[in-house]
Amino acid sequence: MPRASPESSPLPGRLARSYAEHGARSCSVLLAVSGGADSTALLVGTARVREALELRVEVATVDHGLRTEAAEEVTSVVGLAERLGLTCHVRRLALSPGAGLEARAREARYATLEVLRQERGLDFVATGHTLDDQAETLLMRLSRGTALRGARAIHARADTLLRPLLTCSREDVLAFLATEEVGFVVDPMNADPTYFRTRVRKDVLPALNRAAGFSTVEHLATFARLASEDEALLEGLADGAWARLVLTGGGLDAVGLRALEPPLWRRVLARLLGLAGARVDHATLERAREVIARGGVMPLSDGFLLKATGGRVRCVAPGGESPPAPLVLAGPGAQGDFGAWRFRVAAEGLPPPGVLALVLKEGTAWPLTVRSRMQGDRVRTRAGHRKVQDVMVDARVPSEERDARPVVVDARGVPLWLPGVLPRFVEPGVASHEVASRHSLWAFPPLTSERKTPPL
Ligand SMILES: Nc1ncnc2c1ncn2[C@@H]1O[C@H](COP(=O)(O)OP(=O)(O)OP(=O)(O)O)[C@@H](O)[C@H]1O
Repeated sequence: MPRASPESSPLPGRLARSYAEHGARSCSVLLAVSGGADSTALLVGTARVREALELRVEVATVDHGLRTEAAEEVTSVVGLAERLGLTCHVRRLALSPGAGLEARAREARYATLEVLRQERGLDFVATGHTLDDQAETLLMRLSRGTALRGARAIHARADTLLRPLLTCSREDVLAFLATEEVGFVVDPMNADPTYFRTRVRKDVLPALNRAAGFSTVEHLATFARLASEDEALLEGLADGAWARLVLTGGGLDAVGLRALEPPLWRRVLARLLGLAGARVDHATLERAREVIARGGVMPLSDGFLLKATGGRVRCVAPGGESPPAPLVLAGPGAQGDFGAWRFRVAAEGLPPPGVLALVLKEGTAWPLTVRSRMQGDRVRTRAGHRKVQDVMVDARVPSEERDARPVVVDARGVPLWLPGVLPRFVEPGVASHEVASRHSLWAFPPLTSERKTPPL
């Protein structure tokens, strides 16, 4: 096989630069080769540069068990690898035809390659994605309504996955293979117009190039690379905002969230939904923004709920909100959390602003327990003993929040206090000197981000 000099084809030089740029020098790589033009060029090109880069190279080819010609393709990949002096591993899958075949095949292939990489103790898996794949992916995503995140398109490196051909066009690939006089297989699926990608490749990109009067592929790929850099910067800022806004007991500080610029606002909220397992799309984020601005509850897809209540924004999974665990306070000095609330039994001193306090009477039956409401709970009010449930209704506590509201009971289980719900029960009329000089129970409400570091 004739050797390509860097002058006859730019591909080996670009490939070498790409490996080096992504930290793949003096290391080991498993090349994923289907036998198509791109991955064949990856194989031959890498074989050309492996010595210079001190790479240990092995090859893998996967037969998905879907086409009869696949057996022949596997044989040709094994043969080419052998001629280049490389070990080739063959993996056979048994996929069944049917819905989502393309995605299932891709997922199974990547999983198989990753297992093999680990078994062989190799550093990277490398695939043959090109500049053209990048341009097609970007156009497909833009046409379906992507944000900047999706415009990053194909990553040149993602953890142990490398795409070293991403700076080479399909034209470079074909020219290189012609110079090397290496044949390749043509997957009929790549010409099947039922796939959107095929139509973008065969119709849209050529039409765009004709209209522009030049090849747009490189410009589109450059945009994807710049989008990737910009997105990384914004994600870093979103990390900082997230750390500032996340509240003890879960959820985000609503006031802080509303104050963020839209690019951060969207990223932080998308993270909240994503972490809970809810689906995130642009329309959902926009609707959520309105709900958060005025407060309330918004149903999301698949039974998830977005709750913007009590100064806190949360995403709740279907049937997911269980009442917080009870908190037992043994005596003066005891402290702890009940869900998003924090409690402390203070021996003396005034509570900080915004913190509620209950003056504890002599003879209080210790320990106190902070727990969710229970059936039959009654609490003493000025109007006599009333059901906790009714008190919460009168105080307009939303029904979905009632289990998360603390009920403080004494050792006999008698409700003493519903902080924030029944403030008139004890708080008014309690002179500050009385709070300052006697044992009192302080309740830190979960309202603001300051709540994360209460001045205990
Ligand atoms: N049968 C296969 N065996 C080994 N590697 C493969 C196989 N098919 C594809 N690959 C690897 O994946 C790369 C992309 O191939 P292709 O564009 O056909 O995949 P895809 O299904 O579109 O998925 P994706 O582009 O997300 O990887 C190839 O260049 C090659 O490195």
